[in-house]
Amino acid sequence: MNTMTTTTATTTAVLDASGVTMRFGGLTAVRNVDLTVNAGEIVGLIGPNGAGKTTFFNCLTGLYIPTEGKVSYKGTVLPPKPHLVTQAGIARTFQNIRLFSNMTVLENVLVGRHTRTKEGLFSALLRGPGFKKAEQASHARAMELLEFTGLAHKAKHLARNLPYGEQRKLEIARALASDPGLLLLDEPTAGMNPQETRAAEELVFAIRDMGIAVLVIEHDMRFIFNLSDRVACLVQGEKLVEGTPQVVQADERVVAAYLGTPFEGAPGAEEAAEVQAAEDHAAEDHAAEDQTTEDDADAPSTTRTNRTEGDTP
Ligand SMILES: Nc1ncnc2c1ncn2[C@@H]1O[C@H](COP(=O)(O)OP(=O)(O)OP(=O)(O)O)[C@@H](O)[C@H]1O
Repeated sequence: MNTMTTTTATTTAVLDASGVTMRFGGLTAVRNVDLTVNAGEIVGLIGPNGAGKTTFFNCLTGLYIPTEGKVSYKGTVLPPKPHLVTQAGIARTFQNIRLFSNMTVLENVLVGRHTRTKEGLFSALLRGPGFKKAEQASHARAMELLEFTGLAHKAKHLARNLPYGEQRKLEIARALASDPGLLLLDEPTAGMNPQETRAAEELVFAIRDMGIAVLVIEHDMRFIFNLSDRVACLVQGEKLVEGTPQVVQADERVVAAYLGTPFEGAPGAEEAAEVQAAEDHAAEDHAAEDQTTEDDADAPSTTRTNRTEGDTP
């Protein structure tokens, strides 16, 4: 794999998300996020836990219907239906690996090809010449992808028997089987050792070199800053910063967001201040009530007896 190939980023937008907002009841998980991924680019999406990264991915891939905003792929607005999004050319992997564990490695990749096979149910049942040809082509493509991801020698193994790092690679191979123009990776190195992480980095570069743009969510900062042409940082559902890895790394607000240090103008800071003020107010009221109770308790017992007697019907 050639990791030295220079980026051939053009200004052609593969993905264009604009004003994406996702609310769950009273919680705004993603707020008015714009993000573009251009052809030939690797874009990183970072942010502390709960920042809204996966929710944003789910909005891009049709798993969630955004409360507001729209998502376009190569200039066409996507319908919020996962199979139509895949058909259009966006593939993804999941934070929690979702393989068919009792199927073989090869079968898992073949499942990923179904959006690209035109043969219908009858053709499959009759196993006519058209079906056999399509089946052979799918098989050849799946094996090619297993070669590409370094899993060809495990084609007949059950997916559940693969080590963790290889299961993540298999998820990528399956996503590539739909011949995407954009690949979304949700924490591809989670649970990997440093050696596997380096191999994953090489793999992502190779995918980009195949002409597939990549948007990747990751907590491993070294991985993301090494890999990405551009990085966007989400904090409390809002895009805080976007720029080159150098710009984002040097931004004090990003560091503060990760450390949980409050800073002026931080997303959610106003709401947090309101909540804090309400809590302080409630605490003051409580303290005042407690003081009144204490005063009552300190009062002479005769007064209490008299009042109780007087109050009792
Ligand atoms: N289906 C849902 N219903 C209600 N709230 C949700 C739902 N999905 C996510 N959330 C909430 O939205 C917020 C953002 O979650 P999300 O998983 O997108 O964050 P994240 O940045 O991917 O976090 P992590 O890095 O920990 O995976 C969280 O407060 C989460 O609890």
